[in-house]
Amino acid sequence: MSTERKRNARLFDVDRSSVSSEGYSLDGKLDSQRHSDILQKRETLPVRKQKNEFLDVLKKNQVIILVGQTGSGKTTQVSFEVETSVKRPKMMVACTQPCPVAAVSASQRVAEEMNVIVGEEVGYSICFEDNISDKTVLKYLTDGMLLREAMAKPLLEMYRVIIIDEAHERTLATSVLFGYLKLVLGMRPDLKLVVMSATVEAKLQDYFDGAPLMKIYCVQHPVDIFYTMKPESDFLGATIRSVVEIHQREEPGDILAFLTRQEEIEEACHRISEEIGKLGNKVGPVEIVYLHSTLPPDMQQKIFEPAPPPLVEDGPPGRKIVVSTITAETSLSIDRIAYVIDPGVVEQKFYDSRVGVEFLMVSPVSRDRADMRASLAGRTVPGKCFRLYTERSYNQDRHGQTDPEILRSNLGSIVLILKKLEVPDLRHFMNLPAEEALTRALKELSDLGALDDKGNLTELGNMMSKFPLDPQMAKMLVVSPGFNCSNEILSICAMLSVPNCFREGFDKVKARFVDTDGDYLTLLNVYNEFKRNS
Ligand SMILES: Nc1ncnc2c1ncn2[C@@H]1O[C@H](COP(=O)(O)OP(=O)(O)OP(=O)(O)O)[C@@H](O)[C@H]1O
Repeated sequence: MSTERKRNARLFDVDRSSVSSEGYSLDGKLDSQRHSDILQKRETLPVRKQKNEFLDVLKKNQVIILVGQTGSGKTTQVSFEVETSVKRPKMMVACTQPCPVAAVSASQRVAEEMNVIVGEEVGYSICFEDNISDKTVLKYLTDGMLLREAMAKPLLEMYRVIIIDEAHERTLATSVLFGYLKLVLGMRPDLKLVVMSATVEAKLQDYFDGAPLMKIYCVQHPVDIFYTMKPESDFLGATIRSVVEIHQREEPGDILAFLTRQEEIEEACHRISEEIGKLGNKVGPVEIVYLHSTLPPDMQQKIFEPAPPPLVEDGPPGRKIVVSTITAETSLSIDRIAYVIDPGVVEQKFYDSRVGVEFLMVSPVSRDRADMRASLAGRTVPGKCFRLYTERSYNQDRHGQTDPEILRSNLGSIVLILKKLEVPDLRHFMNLPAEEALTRALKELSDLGALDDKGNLTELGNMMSKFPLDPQMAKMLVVSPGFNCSNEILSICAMLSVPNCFREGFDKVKARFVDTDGDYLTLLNVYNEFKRNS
């Protein structure tokens, strides 16, 4: 076993025991009772009822668009069914996720359902961590990782089926993949593509030449929506107060509160715990968990655990309180949420084309997003959604749709990737914004020396395309004197590629990539990978 595999095996041992040692035998597999509970629950998922219809449509078509509410079982069931039905020896099924936490969680769940160990038949691949083996037939990976794989193997010949999940999130990598996969499908008639979304994607149907769209029928429980009387300026404080009030006053049921970024979530959890602590035995016990897109695997499973039982028989009921970034909107579905708190804001990337700078900004959520958040309160039980903004703000100030990330990004890095993928006609790429933005990006890359006079990638551009960074930063990294050997430089590279890296600071990010023995194991893997590809 390679050092990397050992490290991951250790990760998962820790992961499982930290959840509960109950339900697992010594070989890491599930005991039969727990396994049968999991299988029983799985049979109740809406997707299961339409399994045969889905497989039939897939058999007859190269592309299929599957639409189903969050939690209907798309991620965990469809990939599994596809894997068992579309057989081609030595080829895998890939299922993309918009963030690492979703890829790891899905692989964990499906491995549990199949009663196998993560990293064997079912594995995952996220930035700086591969947990797969020769046995892997089903791989969950971030959409960014699939793009990187395409750069090394343009026809993606290791896959027989590719599933693009959470298409409605319109991440940058997913938008680029749509355009790219359309080309690959033309060259590989044996490849099948399943696009999964929580909302109807008529545009996608057109884009994939009228591919069939199949809907999964789900029961949605009623959700009562409440607004504040006047706008809340301190949304963090208002969220904390709302959680505490719900816990004191409302009927049993778990709470999901949205906030914008990791440190805000950590602060909120801390303050909620303090406030509820002050109430003593007058209220039931709480389990407060937080969730963001890069949460380490050993903390992820907590969000799926049931609420704690009352402290004494007939005492006030316990509650689980999840405080999350947009990750809980659709990437992970949590059961038994009865109360959603929506402060009406989201942190998003924006690009200022006049100064050529990308930045993160907290901005009002779109109506689509607000409705998605509210619907989560009624997924498994009837619920309530508390919007910390006024009804007027919902009706008048908020746009209907969330803009795709590709319209809010510096096109330079996308063009670099598309050039590396040898995409012939950039102007006909799906969702690419105005011609002017594309021309500006091409000029920037040529000024940086990444493109030659004919618009082809130079050697420098080729190196730059390997880093998921703004082109200026990629160039800075590639031309930096210590680039080819120093661990420190690799740490910086890791830091630049990890979401939240600037806010977390260098040491904290570096620590994430250091093994318990103090080695830069993962970074060295990145370095080796880089050397292999260059
Ligand atoms: N790691 C996990 N542990 C426990 N339960 C899980 C896990 N992952 C998923 N589930 C449960 O499995 C069910 C189906 O989830 P799944 O992610 O397949 O739905 P989905 O339709 O893909 O939703 P989404 O669009 O949110 O991904 C849900 O009830 C969810 O809570």
